[in-house]
Amino acid sequence: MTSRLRLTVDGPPAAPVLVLGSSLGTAAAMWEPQVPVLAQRFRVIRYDHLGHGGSAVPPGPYTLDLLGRELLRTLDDLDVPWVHYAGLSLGGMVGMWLAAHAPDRVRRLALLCTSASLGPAEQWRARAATVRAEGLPAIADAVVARWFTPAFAAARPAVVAAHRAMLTANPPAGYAACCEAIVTMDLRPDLGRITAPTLVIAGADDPATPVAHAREIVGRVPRARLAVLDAAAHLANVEQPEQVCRLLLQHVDEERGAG
Ligand SMILES: O=C(O)CC1=CCC(=O)O1
Repeated sequence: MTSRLRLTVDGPPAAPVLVLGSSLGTAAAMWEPQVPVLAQRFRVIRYDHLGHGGSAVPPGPYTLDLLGRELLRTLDDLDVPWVHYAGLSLGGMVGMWLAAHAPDRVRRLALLCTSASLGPAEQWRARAATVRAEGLPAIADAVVARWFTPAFAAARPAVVAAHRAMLTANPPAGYAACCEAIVTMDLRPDLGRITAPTLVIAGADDPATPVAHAREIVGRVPRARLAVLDAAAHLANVEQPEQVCRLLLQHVDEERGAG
């Protein structure tokens, strides 16, 4: 079966695979600050979630199980036996699902600005309903305000505008269906089954998935450690690109050191 996910692939074909999962409302381009560096060492495979970017938009609501199985099927199609995985927010949720349900497929896991359970459910249902009725511009200002700190937004308005455009370019039905996946998501009981060494990165100023959510993941995943980035809101990889690259490379290099 051909994958329903749009893939963006960079780096040497024979290098170890690093999969990057993006946040709700973004697409592969979210990872542009990291790809030039990471693709020197890895076969970097970025995917757009179902309902996002250039991926298929099957009818919603979606579940984390659906999003995770879609990625797993894609890795099967590509004949990739194992990967390193880094995901931010919704991308991190899929990463937790994958590492818990297919532990032999994930060697090193990095979870950025994410949560294992993200309420209140009513808020996500309301967001999905608004987007279905009025489109993504209706929620864009509020969402983008959580993506960047005020200082970054003031200093880099073009970056903020580009990410806002990425958000509003998504199909409303697909975005809403992914909001509904968050409504029903509770990965907390699964976290104890993750065997991959896990780096959890939080933005100190992230109002969407606060540091406490990262601490909860670290408390439940057996081999996890936490890094908190100062001056970073939700899209911490955009706001602190070098630090995120350094942390990801260090995390994977620990495996090489362990032999
Ligand atoms: O869109 C938000 O408010 C923040 C968010 C939650 C999951 C995700 O990927 O982004």
